[in-house]
Amino acid sequence: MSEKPAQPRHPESIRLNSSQPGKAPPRKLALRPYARAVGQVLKVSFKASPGAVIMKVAGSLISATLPLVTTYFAALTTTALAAGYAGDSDAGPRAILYVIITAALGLFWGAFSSVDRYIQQLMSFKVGAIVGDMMYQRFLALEFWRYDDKETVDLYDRAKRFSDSYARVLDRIAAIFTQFVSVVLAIGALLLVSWWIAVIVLVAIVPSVYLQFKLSREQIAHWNTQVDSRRQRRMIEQNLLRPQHIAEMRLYGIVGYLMDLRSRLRDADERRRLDFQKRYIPKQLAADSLQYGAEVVSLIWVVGQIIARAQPVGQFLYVQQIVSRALSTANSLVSSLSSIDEDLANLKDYELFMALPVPSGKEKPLPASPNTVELRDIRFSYTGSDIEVIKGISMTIRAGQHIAIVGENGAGKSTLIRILAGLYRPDSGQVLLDGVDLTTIDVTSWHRHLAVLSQEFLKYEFATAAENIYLGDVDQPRDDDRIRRAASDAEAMEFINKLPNGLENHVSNWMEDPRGRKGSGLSGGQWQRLAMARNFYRDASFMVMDEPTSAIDALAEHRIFTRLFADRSSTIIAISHRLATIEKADIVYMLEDGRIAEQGTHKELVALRGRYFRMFESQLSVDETSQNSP
Ligand SMILES: Nc1ncnc2c1ncn2[C@@H]1O[C@H](COP(=O)(O)OP(=O)(O)OP(=O)(O)O)[C@@H](O)[C@H]1O
Repeated sequence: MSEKPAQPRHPESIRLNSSQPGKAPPRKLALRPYARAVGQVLKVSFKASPGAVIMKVAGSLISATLPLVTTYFAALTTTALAAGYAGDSDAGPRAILYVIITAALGLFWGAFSSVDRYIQQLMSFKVGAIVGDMMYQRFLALEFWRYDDKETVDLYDRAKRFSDSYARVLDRIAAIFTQFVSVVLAIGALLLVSWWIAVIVLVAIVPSVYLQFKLSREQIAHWNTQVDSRRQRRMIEQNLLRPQHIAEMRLYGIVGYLMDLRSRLRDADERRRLDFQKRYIPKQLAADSLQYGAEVVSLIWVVGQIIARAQPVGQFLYVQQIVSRALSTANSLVSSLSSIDEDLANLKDYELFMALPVPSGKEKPLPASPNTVELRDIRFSYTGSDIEVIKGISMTIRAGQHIAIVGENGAGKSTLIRILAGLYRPDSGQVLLDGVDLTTIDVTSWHRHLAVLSQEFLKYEFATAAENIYLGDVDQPRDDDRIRRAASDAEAMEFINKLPNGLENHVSNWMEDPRGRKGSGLSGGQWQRLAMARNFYRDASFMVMDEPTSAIDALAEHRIFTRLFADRSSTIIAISHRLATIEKADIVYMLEDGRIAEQGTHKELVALRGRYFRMFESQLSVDETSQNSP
């Protein structure tokens, strides 16, 4: 098992995940995978919106060609004007015709651009939504152990980066296509004038392309070494921005400390990025000079040609425009290529992530709620750890039985519940539902009979009080009578009635309903009652409650559990540290270090005067302690 770092005593002792150059080799995309990645992006986009992709290609071609055509007509206009100036009487109408053609082209481009902008936005939205949704679905369907697995989470981070920027990647691909066609057309147009001018321009472009690629590769390598440090920063930011955390952070006076930690992580990351850029400045200047040199040589050549009357006057404008267009578009092409280089490298991670196996859903569903649930010699250790946290536990739970699981922190109680719920698979041993191994059953059909209220219950802050309860059983239409009943059973109705809008009240200060009614924040115990109401609303035959009353006052807890345990229609498995809950159970299992240390009724275990007795001695009544004293 990877050891956790020791608890920091001194500010400096928190380990910053600093950059580790050379930790991960730079991931390179050679030409073929690059093209394949582009093809992949286009395929998904075409599936999402074929019309929009066609429009995008047409738009790219038009925007690559139109400036050249316009330049051509501008050059013809200049030549015609020079001829008119020299006395050619036909040149004037020709120049006017060229001007009108140029204006018409501009008008066409304006109209096309308006429609194109709308279509592009539509397509960005559609493909972005599809790719984002697929990513969410895959993440939420993964086998449960993967959420503990660092490699899966690292892969997810990188894949998410790609999916978040998908729409942008698509725009960049379209821009690259336009820029590429523009450069090719510009070089082609120069070839028509002079082949060696075309070659000079082409040669001047190459160093700049090379430098940009090198820079982007270094930045990708840097990005890959920074995954942990960025995650650390994100976690700090999440702590800093949650209102629930602010009270503790202020009281402990650690806001400034955490801000400083965050700044150090951010600055280390950014500083290295900027360093790369700085190192490239002299090389980039040299590459730029080469480009300017090529432009000057071309212009001197064409001036010489015009003076020698070997070329028409308009040719100066033509060559000047085309050369500068070829160079500037090539530069844009290079920066577009390098900016999607990293995104496309992440596509690989996206594909790997999307290929992670998820449960097939082909297992057979449970025909009905089981009469017995048997845990048979379960052993389990968490992913990446060789410490066994469950060491051969067996127990049988019969429908209608009320069970309590107790034990010290870390004894394995919550882990056992997760195994029973089919979230984790045991390393050995079986969970048997009416004798059938849970691994052969569609686990979602088991979940329909389970209501699990976990220690880390969810607070649906976006929703109203009623919705928080309804989320316990969304497969059925919302039933407000059931919601009220569940809220009453959890003793939540009293505080809900005091909210300005009762059940329809939002339960976060940050929310407001469409009629402008503001939400109200809840206390810890009120949130827990709401979560318990959600658990009751589910109306499942197996009710699992992992320390469900830690924030609820003792009297309310006593009333809730007396009611709950009086009802034999559902099976109850309660994990608790409170005797008031435990003593009502038919059988108590005392866990210690992943094993069942003792089992029996509360009375039997007290009489045993063993571990259970010692653990709860301070909570036992005087009668119980004295009756059993030797
Ligand atoms: N996601 C996890 N990854 C690795 N180890 C874990 C994970 N969750 C729990 N453990 C380890 O498994 C052991 C049992 O934890 P578990 O949460 O089941 O204990 P528990 O009896 O429910 O404790 P508590 O009373 O504090 O809730 C502990 O040693 C804990 O460190």
